[in-house]
Amino acid sequence: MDPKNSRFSTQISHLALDIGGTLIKLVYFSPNGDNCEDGSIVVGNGCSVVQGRLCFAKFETRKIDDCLDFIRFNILQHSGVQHTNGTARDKLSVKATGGGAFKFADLFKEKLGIVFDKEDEMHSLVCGVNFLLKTVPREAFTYLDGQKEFVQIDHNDLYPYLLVNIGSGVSMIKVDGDGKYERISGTSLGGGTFLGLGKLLTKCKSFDELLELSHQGNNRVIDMLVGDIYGGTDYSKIGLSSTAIASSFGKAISDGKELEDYQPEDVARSLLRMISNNIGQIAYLNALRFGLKRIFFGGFFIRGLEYTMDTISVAVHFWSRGEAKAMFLRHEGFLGALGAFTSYKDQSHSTELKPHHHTVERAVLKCSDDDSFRHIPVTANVNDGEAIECSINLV
Ligand SMILES: Nc1ncnc2c1ncn2[C@@H]1O[C@H](COP(=O)(O)OP(=O)(O)OP(=O)(O)O)[C@@H](O)[C@H]1O
Ligand SMILES: CC(C)(CO)[C@@H](O)C(=O)NCCC(=O)O
Repeated sequence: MDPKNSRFSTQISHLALDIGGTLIKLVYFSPNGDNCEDGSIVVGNGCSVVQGRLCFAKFETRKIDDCLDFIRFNILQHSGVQHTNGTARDKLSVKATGGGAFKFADLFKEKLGIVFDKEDEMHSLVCGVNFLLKTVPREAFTYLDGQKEFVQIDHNDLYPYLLVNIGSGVSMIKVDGDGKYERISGTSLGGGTFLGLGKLLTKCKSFDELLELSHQGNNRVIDMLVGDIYGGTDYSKIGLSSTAIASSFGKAISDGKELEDYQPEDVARSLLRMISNNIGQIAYLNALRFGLKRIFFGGFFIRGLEYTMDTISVAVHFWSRGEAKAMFLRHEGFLGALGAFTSYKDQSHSTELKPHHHTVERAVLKCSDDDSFRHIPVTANVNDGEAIECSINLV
């Protein structure tokens, strides 16, 4: 790719951002190196095809300066659109979504000379999921009883479905087609609640630490089970086994213990279970409202964690009596950013995303290994999404 290509000096069409309440997600296109056989640029009919891959990175929103540095050093400089003093010559436009596209617009303009071309958050989420389901094989999977099973997506029988995006808060969107959707519900008890309460209750400093703790915990220490109330037996008449949770954190009522008397790992486990269970149940109720059988769960709260996925799946399975299916997505946390990225294709004189090489995928860490990203002065958390091989049409 010619870095001095004028398109790239007015629009960074290979970068999209989703700036949420907790995390900033970046999707960017990294062209294959010139020395790479399949990294060639094909020019014909006034259209050049650049092969490469979509890469993913995330930053905590509270550490937005790291994100600005990453874009400055790894994306703007790489694209040849930046002065050495760190500011851009021309006004650069970048697709951005999420609340931060509004909140931080002035900051990006001032620090990087980037102007946000804003995309609606719900619209971006839906575009992102539809893109993944239609173009990336082995994207969606079910998780039940410790078994992960990839779901074959029938393009002619994809809609309607329920999208449950678990970010800081939770949005539930009924999707009826490309660009046809309605946000039918939501709950403020989401990933932010898990992390916020978790920090207060366990003194954990980070999400990863809280997850790690929860691995080692036992929720039965704090949760009040049906068996605790029923003297060890099931309440089979209404379908509740003795091990079902009757009341999350309910044992704390009568244990006579202070917070310090509980193991933080047990608290973390109960919290994770409570939030996941509740979201699974609300999702099911909304699916029931509209007769939806398929529920896709996204958002960074899930993080591919088995316990979370299992809890959500069991909740959906239990309440729907096996009628509805919970499904998860490999690029769960990047739905909005991907949707914003694909929206470049709606414009003339911009890019069209043409996925190819569907079966070839590399770990995103690879992105920092190749020639184009040899000098990465700022570390991003790039290990959460797998890169997607694709080509971009520059029309
Ligand atoms: N490394 C991490 N740091 C902080 N939170 C994380 C991390 N990894 C996963 N999470 C979880 O993911 C949630 C954020 O998910 P996501 O990025 O999808 O939402 P968001 O866009 O920030 O929020 P919203 O859409 O509500 O504005 C956090 O609240 C937390 O529960
Ligand atoms: C406010 C948003 C959409 C921001 O991403 C999200 O955090 C959310 O859906 N919160 C839940 C709000 C509610 O429906 O109660």
